[in-house]
Amino acid sequence: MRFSKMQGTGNDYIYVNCLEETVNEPDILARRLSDRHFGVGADGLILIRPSRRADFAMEMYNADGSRGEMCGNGIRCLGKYVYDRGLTDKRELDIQTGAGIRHLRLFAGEEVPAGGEIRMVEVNMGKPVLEADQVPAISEHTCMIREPVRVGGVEYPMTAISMGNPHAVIFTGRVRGLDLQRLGPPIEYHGRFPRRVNVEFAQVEDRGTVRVRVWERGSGETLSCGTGACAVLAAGVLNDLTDRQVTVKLIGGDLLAQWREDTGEILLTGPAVHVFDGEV
Ligand SMILES: N[C@H](CCC[C@H](N)C(=O)O)C(=O)O
Repeated sequence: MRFSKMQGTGNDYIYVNCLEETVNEPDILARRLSDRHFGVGADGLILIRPSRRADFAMEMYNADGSRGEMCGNGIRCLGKYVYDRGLTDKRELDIQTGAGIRHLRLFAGEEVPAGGEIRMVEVNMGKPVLEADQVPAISEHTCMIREPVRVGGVEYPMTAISMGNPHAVIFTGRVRGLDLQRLGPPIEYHGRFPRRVNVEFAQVEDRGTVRVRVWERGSGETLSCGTGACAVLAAGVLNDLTDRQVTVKLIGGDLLAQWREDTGEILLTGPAVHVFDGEV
């Protein structure tokens, strides 16, 4: 089976083109190939499938084999993949995901000769969902905005937001030095989140810049999370800590997120990089 390794700000995935390959048990394959010692090594597996309702469909699995409804870094690389390999000549694409259809705009950038590779992609990530029961999160309030949640005897004020997948955003003074291996799992598996949760620790540097570290549902700490960056933006605005356009500084690189007033949708822009092709 042929695969491609791609990454967006260090959030790396194995891509299989299911228009040409057959994958029978994707959850088992995701676990095996994501292993960074016994497999290829990645934050998960992304299958590219045909779609009747869109140009292509993205089926995403975390490193533990669980499904992710949406993947912001992953979908940018999928857009690059299908364009660079001639599966489409369109630079604006609709992609069917587990969270609905998402619209991409592909850029080569001035520095790349015309017809060159795609380097940057803008994704319309849709509208953030704030109703707690749709995240889903269990809360006595309609929305979980900076609500203290007890974890290991300590209360963490969390803002729960869905970008199609569940996120808990915790604003903190300093993200560097946080022990995510210790803090991540008890929040990911906390009873307040029936479908588990992705956890973002966010340090507001100014109203246009947030430094973020992420513990991802199903993958552990990753170098970046696209849906997480959008959840941090929405939480920053809701808590009046940021403006509606922010640079999200993650370990793996920077993402630009903008929450549009007119449509209520969040636009996410960032790099998409091909690393290598291989066979298993
Ligand atoms: N771990 C996430 C899926 C991947 C999201 C992230 N890698 C992104 O770029 O949005 C989940 O289980 O919902």
